[in-house]
Amino acid sequence: MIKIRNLTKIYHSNGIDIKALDNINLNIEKGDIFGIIGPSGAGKSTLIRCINMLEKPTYGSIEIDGVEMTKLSPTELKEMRKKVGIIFQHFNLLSSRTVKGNVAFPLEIAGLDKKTINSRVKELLALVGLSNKADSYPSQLSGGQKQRVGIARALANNPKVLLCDEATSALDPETTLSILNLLKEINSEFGITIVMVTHEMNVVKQICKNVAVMEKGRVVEQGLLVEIFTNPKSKIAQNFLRSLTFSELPEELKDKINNLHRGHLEWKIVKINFFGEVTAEPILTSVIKKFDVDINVLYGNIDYIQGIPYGTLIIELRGNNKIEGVLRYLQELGLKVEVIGNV
Ligand SMILES: Nc1ncnc2c1ncn2[C@@H]1O[C@H](COP(=O)(O)OP(=O)(O)OP(=O)(O)O)[C@@H](O)[C@H]1O
Repeated sequence: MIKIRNLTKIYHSNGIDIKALDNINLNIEKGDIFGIIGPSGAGKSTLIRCINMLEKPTYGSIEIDGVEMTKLSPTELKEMRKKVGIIFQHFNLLSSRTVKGNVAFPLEIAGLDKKTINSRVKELLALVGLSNKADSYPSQLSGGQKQRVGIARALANNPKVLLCDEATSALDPETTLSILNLLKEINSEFGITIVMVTHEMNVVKQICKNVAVMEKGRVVEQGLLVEIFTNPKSKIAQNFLRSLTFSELPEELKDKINNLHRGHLEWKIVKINFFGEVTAEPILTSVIKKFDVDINVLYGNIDYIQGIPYGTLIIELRGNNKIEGVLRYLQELGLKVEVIGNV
């Protein structure tokens, strides 16, 4: 659906060249919800804005549905942009127009007649749940409602692709969830390919199937979200995941463990990450029985990525000469095991 090849964008600012995108290559499949993540300044917004040519690439190609975007004439680009809707973090609504006026805007530009516009606007407002706000002005709406108007406006010309640039970053968690649910609905009902830039791991976790991780203008890792979540290879993906999975023992817990009397036993603090239908409890029971070791659970949590459970468990493991065997056994069961302390 979207093929990006050798995409490079250099900004010239005050006599300095800034390479915002450095040789990006990506394939985004039709019907995907594709996330672009990375720290501030990584080039995410530049990339998404190059996809619909809001930013002109310095080199490289962007093909959408077989059409090479970089070679289009202004008239062809205007036509092609109807196929690529975009929503923004700060909504970018026209404050002097009502909700229905905002949604009608791209249809007016497309030259549709009044009757067609009215019925399409009605349909779109019903889709985003704002039929009762048609005559309100943006200033009278909440953030979530404003983004719903943004979505309705972006969908007006029946696009095949919807680009979302930090679309939920200005919203509270509950409103974010409702917007993500709306985007999922749009994706599954109309088969629209969604590309979303975000720095919020929680957003990615809830909605994206595939992701690209960016750093300093480059894509450092890409693939299925579940694979990147379970086995992040790049430092940046690992750092991102720290915001979701527990990785360091809190100082309070370290102190507590330090103060425990532990005789002459060998002991370690072990972090276990599991993914899928593996439950921690029977595993721990079987470790205790099989190896005759003591286990003290220090921390545990389970969360879900698109309905698949994943979790982190931090245990204190005690047992003379048996710990290496336990770690091997856990790894053989497919768990990701990491010794994080000998406090
Ligand atoms: N119009 C511009 N002129 C000059 N430099 C720019 C311009 N837009 C972006 N940049 C630079 O390009 C780099 C990438 O910026 P970009 O906004 O794409 O990053 P980002 O990953 O979206 O960051 P954030 O998450 O903070 O929005 C940064 O170094 C930024 O300063």
